[in-house]
Amino acid sequence: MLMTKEQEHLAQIFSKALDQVDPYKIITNRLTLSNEVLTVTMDEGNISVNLKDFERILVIGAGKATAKMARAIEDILGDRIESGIISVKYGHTENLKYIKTIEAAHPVPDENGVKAAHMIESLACSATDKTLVINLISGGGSALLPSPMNAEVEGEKITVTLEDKQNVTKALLACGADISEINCIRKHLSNLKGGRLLRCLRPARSLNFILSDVVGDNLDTIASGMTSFDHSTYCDAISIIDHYKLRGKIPPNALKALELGNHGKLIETLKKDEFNAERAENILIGTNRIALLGARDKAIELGYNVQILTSRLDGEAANAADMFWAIAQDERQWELLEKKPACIIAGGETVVTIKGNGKGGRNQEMALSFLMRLGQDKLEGKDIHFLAASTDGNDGPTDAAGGFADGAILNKSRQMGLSIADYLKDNDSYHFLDKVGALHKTGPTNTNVCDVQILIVK
Ligand SMILES: O=C(O)C(=O)CO
Repeated sequence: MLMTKEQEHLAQIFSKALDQVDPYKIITNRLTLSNEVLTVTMDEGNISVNLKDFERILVIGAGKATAKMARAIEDILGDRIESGIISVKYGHTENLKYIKTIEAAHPVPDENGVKAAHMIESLACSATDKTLVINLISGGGSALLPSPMNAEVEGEKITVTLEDKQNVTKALLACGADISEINCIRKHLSNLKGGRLLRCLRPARSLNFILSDVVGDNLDTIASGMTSFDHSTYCDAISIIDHYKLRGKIPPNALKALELGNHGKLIETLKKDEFNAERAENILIGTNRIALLGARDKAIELGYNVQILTSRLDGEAANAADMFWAIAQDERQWELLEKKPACIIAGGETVVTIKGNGKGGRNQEMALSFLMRLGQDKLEGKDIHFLAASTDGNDGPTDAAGGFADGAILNKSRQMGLSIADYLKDNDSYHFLDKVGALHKTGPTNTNVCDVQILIVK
């Protein structure tokens, strides 16, 4: 697509946001090896581990950004790594030498994910107190490491199958539950989530590098908190099932497991009093806020007056578009946030309650909803330019990171006779934006810290 100067700027600002949360760069900047002492530089005080204290180094992980993390670890530790396995989304790969990559499905798990989970679980269980385990965790990990629970209660086998987990995932994604609620259920139906991975690898020492793709950065929610203690309980899981009226929608085996857990017949997820902070270090290496700071720097360099609104934008994507439109008008009329040219930046993760049968993602839906607002503007958005995009490069089930909206795009869509309202009604933002050349495609970025929105008012 031939881009306008402002679209170029938006793309460059977004690209700087991605660069700031490039997991390879973050890990190679913060992790150093000198005289066999591995040091993680942290604001709260460095962590040092003497590799001579360990007989084995294992690397395990899951998530969309995990391959880049793994490449950084390989570049630092090289053949000191005895064995490693990571599970990543199809296509989110890097060239790795010591760590095996398994590609699996996201957001609904598949057989490959189960295979990865089995291999990771058995590697984790082989760890001793002379093992250093490096865990690489990023968003997507919940679906990429499905380890459906199996347990025995009073002689009866409780087996949750992959198909059960797939159906639970679909029901949860469709019911409007937020990520902490979805993950509360996933943690309580898994052998690895909710800190259970940490139980498997005890008494090993672990360094757990975590990239956050959840608003608020709660460790027990990111990738279902495989290495952190869990605040939620079986009782919470049952309340969520009831709140969203899911009893008839989730498979009987899954419901039975949650009920048994609620009656104290299954072992709970890892709780705070079980978490040994001296043996397990959870290190948050990247967040949406860090990406926004990168975006801010680039926008300043390009000559804009910049305001970061929030890194916690959530709710319906269309409502967020309305908010950006309100801000754009205030900015145009009164320079309410910044002097013009202004660049207003936000981040977080919105949702779309799907009503149609079209194709799209939350960012494309937001861009198209914003375009709809520009269509009602007397100035037809000549001075206003918007980009909403997902940092992992896949907005919804599409090959685009997100979409642009501005006066030029509006004009083109009018010339082509496209009805924004009709496409929105069908949740078909992808096809609309594709027709007018307004999709933003980055390919898989191998990072993942939610979404970024950038609004320029000239
Ligand atoms: O994307 C996932 O895996 C989550 O559960 C949120 O990090």
